[in-house]
Amino acid sequence: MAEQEETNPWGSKSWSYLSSLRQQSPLIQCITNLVSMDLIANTLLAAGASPAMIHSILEIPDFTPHTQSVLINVGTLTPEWLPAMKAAAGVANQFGKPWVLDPAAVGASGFRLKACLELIELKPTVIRGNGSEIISLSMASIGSGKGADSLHESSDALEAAKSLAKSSGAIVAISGSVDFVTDGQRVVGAHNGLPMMQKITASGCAVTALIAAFVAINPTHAFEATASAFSVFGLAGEIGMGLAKGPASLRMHLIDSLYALDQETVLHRVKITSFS
Ligand SMILES: Nc1ncnc2c1ncn2[C@@H]1O[C@H](COP(=O)(O)OP(=O)(O)OP(=O)(O)O)[C@@H](O)[C@H]1O
Ligand SMILES: Cc1ncsc1CCO
Ligand SMILES: [Mg+2]
Repeated sequence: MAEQEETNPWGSKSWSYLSSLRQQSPLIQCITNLVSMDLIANTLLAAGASPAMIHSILEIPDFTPHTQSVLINVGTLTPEWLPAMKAAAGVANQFGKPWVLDPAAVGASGFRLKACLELIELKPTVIRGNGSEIISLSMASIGSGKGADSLHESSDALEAAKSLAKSSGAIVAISGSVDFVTDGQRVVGAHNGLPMMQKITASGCAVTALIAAFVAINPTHAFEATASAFSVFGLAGEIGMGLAKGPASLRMHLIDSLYALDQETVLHRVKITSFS
């Protein structure tokens, strides 16, 4: 174990987050898009967390104070949902709970961009998007993506991510072939995962939910929690692909592999490196 910690400190860090998640089973409130609800709930359950898709503004004052973290994802945003998102972020702040923003398809419209910029004013702990989404947010401009899909490599968005992290105070995370995490100064890259994961709709939304769960375990170390969540999710995909025939069975085997991940596999196969 001591040797492992020396050779792969991120492996032991990631295992510590995952095993704590399984022991503590934090309650994660998810206000998310209509496409992602099932995959997010199942991903969180398989990882050991307790998801609740509670999004009515009428329920937030009673419910949000009892959660360990809040996920807000704007993938199918309408004007009716935005006040509930803002209210949940506000209650999370008031009660000292972390909250995580997924700016899904933020470049699709001015409405969505304005909503995300207003949400960022409410101080998310982490913002996770694909390359195009992080570029849109950082430049406050629309049109950089292709709906929910990215037109950019994650590395194309690295400078945008650093600048967004500095201006917002959030940890910024970019998914892609390498998943990057930055606080504006430090940058690490998580190398686990495989391209087929892009063919599972809402796999990005699911990794953001896992980030929310890992951040719930240690809100003061959101940078480490985010990088670990990326690698653990990617590793579950790699192992799942061993049994999968395509995107639909990968979705199933990824969830099964996340549920079954053991210490040795995490210690040996998590790959996170420093880029700063
Ligand atoms: N080329 C790649 N190689 C390895 N893993 C990848 C690759 N592209 C994406 N992934 C992984 O797939 C998952 C989803 O990332 P992606 O960038 O597709 O998110 P997204 O566009 O927000 O997805 P969605 O909108 O469908 O939720 C992440 O876990 C990411 O690490
Ligand atoms: C396909 C799609 N459209 C809006 S949200 C979403 C799920 C992935 O973000
Ligand atoms: Mg995608």
